[in-house]
Amino acid sequence: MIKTEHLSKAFGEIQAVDNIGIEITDNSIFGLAGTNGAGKSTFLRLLSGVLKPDQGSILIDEKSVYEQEEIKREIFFLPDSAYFIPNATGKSMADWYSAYYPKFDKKRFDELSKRLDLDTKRKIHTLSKGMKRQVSMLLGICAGTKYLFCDETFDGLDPVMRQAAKSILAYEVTEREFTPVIASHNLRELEDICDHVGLLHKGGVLLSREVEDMKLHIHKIQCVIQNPVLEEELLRELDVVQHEKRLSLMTLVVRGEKDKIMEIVESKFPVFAEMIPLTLEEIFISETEVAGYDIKDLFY
Ligand SMILES: Nc1ncnc2c1ncn2[C@@H]1O[C@H](COP(=O)(O)OP(=O)(O)OP(=O)(O)O)[C@@H](O)[C@H]1O
Repeated sequence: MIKTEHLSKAFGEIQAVDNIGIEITDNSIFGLAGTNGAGKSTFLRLLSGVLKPDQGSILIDEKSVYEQEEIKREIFFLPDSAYFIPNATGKSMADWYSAYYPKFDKKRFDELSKRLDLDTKRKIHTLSKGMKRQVSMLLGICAGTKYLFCDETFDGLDPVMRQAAKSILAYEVTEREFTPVIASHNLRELEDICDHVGLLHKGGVLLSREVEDMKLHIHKIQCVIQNPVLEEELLRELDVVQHEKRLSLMTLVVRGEKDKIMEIVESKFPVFAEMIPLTLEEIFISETEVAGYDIKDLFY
């Protein structure tokens, strides 16, 4: 488990990480969202033991991480721009990392590289940006560490690769002790993969929630109600976060329990009504409104 308390780091006048207290439970996929400059990279570098905190503590499996080799061998950090030895191939990088990470699984590296159609004998500097990201992601996954910290790792991948990467990560989480933390400035990159999402803003945590838990309490409905009086009633009776109407089709984002919401909708005799899945972005819009922020100002 990762636990930080009052974690702070400044660069001169800039407070990059400001009093972060967060818990990341084992075998969950933790998404770290935030705009450019929110402090995501600094936070991950602190977690990896690359930077020393000015204040506060970081405990990983109850051990302090800064300058502690034993726990660092359980951490693989994928920075925004990955480091490769000059002239290295995927295979030679796998050999290189095996020397430091005793649980590095070369067989799995070969297997996953084949699956993603990556030639591990090719010089990495000749690969495209997205392919380089794939190689570094596979190196990180196959290192066999308990923790993998990814800084914008998914952002350069095409949609097919992103899905493949997500399914590989999800598989690893179910198969072994593995806790990835994925930072992204784009909530859509974290969609469908994270169990828990923390939102960073100006170095602090604006909110941190279980995705499933949030989904239980907020829903999206599309419906057509022909009677304008009943439509007005519906908007009054529901706890509406957002609503829009196109021709006769109303789309509502509503707080509350699913069954109760549908009961109210049905009482207005809709011609058509159905629940549709909410995006992470829509959930966060409603959650941050409660905290007095407008996420649209943060992400657009
Ligand atoms: N080495 C450094 N020296 C000075 N300032 C820094 C340094 N590293 C980060 N900062 C500053 O700290 C703040 C947080 O930066 P950080 O890179 O952690 O944000 P981020 O959320 O990862 O942003 P991005 O999404 O753009 O990568 C920024 O204002 C940045 O300019």
